[in-house]
Amino acid sequence: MTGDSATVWVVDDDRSVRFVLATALSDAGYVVSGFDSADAALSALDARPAPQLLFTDVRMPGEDGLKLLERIKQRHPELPVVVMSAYTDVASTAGAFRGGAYEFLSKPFDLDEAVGLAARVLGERAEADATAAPEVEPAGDVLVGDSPAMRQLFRAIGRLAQAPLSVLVTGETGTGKELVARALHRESPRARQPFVALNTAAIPAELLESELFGHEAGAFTGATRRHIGRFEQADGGTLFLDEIGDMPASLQTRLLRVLAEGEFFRVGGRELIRVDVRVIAATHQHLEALVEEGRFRADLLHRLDVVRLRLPPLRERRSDVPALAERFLHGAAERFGAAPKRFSQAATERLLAHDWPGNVRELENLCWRLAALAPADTITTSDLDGMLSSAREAGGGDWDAALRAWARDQLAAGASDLHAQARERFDRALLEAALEHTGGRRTEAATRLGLGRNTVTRKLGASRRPRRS
Ligand SMILES: Nc1ncnc2c1ncn2[C@@H]1O[C@H](COP(=O)(O)OP(=O)(O)OP(=O)(O)O)[C@@H](O)[C@H]1O
Repeated sequence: MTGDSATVWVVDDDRSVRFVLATALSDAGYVVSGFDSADAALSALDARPAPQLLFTDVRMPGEDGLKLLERIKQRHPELPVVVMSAYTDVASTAGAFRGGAYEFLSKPFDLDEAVGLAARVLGERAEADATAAPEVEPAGDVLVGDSPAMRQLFRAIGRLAQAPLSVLVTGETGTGKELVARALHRESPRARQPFVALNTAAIPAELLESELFGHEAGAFTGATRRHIGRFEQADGGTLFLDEIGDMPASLQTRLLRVLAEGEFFRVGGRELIRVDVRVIAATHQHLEALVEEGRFRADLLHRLDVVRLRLPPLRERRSDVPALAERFLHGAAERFGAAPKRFSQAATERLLAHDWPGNVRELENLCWRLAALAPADTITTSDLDGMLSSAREAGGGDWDAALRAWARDQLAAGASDLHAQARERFDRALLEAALEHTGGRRTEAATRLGLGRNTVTRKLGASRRPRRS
């Protein structure tokens, strides 16, 4: 395979279907993510680049697969979606194709058929891409930044890309560590080989070893086929290990040995596998402190940390905020097929003053929400009200504790109309979340909240009017 492996998403509430299909697809060399509901897949679509192919079940708790298909087609009309269902009646299949499905798979299906289908779809895409006029690089892959800190980083990436050294990328969550790893790969002599990413924290500890090193059929209960691990998938290319600080101790030992020797056995295997992989690790944690606490091996840290790239938090490079915001608003506009919105001068100043506890990811999510929700082409400060998180909100989901703290502060400050104020904010938070979720459709947002459409319209008016003055 040349270049980055294609990404495929599998949406099915049935864990076993998800597992076998994801395993078969990743054995075939694709980078696969699984989701147990339409909602989970849609939130992921908001937060990360879209996959090249998506498989979805039809009947799932919450929104069904056809609804998911409809929403995907609104946002990513070009993304091929394969609909899978045990209910192969005309209504289901016709519904799927009418909704823009690329193909319909009847359950139970043959795994080889599913993998063959993926290869066909992705092969067609690759051909189409190769003959198409060159496009600007997708927003997701370009590192934006002109601050002194980012310029220094770009120089370091340019230099480091050429040498096959291990790199440790550190920085708070959402600062762009994965993007830096991709840039190091893209600029390196390995660029035509695979870039394979694995988030150590996202995989259950008991599956991590086989995810990294693969397993043979029969290695453990449930291992019905040979599975090629990420190390082998990345052979000749780059392996990005995200959240390395979360790696369990036993695996740290094994990883250290593999890095030292360049060879390993698959789980349950007897054949010694040799690979040539450049490892880039990332963490938002302070690894030296973990070493002191005995939670991270010092020798592994030294092996990964041949060169360290520190990504500054966004609040330390505020001058990058306007260019990043513009980039994200353009990206969103392109996806929605609309003209890009822009921030008013005052709104830009608000963005510059914000501390961005969620860093670039927070800014990106904000821009996407505003691209969908802000009523006019120019985004004003009132559109931003309630949208910029405080460090406390970003950190935890305990909203009634936050509410109590807010009430105490207000009372201490002598406020007297607390209930009205709190209700206004409560309504606005629910409404905005629901409208965001439904892509701005009010009737549906009302249904999901259990409110009448008129109530929603009234509340929207009530919550927007005072802020718009
Ligand atoms: N300099 C940048 N220019 C453009 N986009 C960026 C930049 N930095 C981050 N992003 C975008 O912000 C989002 C978060 O970046 P990324 O996933 O690389 O962060 P991270 O540091 O790896 O986060 P985490 O630690 O949570 O995994 C991504 O969508 C990425 O495309």
